[in-house]
Amino acid sequence: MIRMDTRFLGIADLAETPSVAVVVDVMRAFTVAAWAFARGAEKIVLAESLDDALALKARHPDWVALKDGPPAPGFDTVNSPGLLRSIDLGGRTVVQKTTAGTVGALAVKEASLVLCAGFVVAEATARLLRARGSDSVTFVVTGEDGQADEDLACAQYIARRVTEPGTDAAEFLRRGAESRAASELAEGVRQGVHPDDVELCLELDRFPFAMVATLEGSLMVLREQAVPAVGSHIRQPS
Ligand SMILES: O=C(O)[C@H](CS(=O)(=O)O)OP(=O)(O)O
Ligand SMILES: [Mg+2]
Repeated sequence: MIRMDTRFLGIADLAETPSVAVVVDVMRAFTVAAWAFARGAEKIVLAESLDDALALKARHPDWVALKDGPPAPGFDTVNSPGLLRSIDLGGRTVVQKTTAGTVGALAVKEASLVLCAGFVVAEATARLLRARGSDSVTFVVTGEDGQADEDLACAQYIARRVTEPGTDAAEFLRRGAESRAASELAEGVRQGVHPDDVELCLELDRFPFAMVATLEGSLMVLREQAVPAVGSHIRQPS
């Protein structure tokens, strides 16, 4: 049986750089990132701040800048999978800045492996961890100071799938559906929202790839990574 030591930490609890980190943001940063790749994006630059995102956009006018919250001058779109899924991003570079997800990834940028994940890439993420034989993994629960239950549920599900591939997702998805984030998105508390966002964030294994973030020069860059799907239930692209 595979053994893997796991820690589940909020961003502020990261006392030291982990070797392997899985940064989880179900609602909505890494669901959005996965959709950006599905819509053809070549890479996603995770911006340190809104000002940095705008400066990158000014230097590269062809890049697509997005932020969470309401639309804002200088940004092309918002952090919504429902809105992003109808945008053609073929070959484009996306710059993403959000409150939780991108901050969490940047907090572990020195780790030797950084995966960014949500339910939409859960199995591919678990399979990549399994293939690498990672014996110690830190899951960064990005929302609500590490308490966001949609992120914690997804992190726990991925961890379980690594060591127990038959683990059923239903209970973990239920927690996501009943999370505070899901309510806030459904009730219009959060801005820059499409009515399908919650449903899209809870689509298990919608995509067959994992997402790996690495430092490229001074930038933290997220790229999709294909994961062999032998004998899996991962949905293949149609
Ligand atoms: O866009 C989101 O849903 C959130 C915004 S906030 O945390 O509710 O302000 O950002 P994310 O970083 O994707 O969790
Ligand atoms: Mg979130």
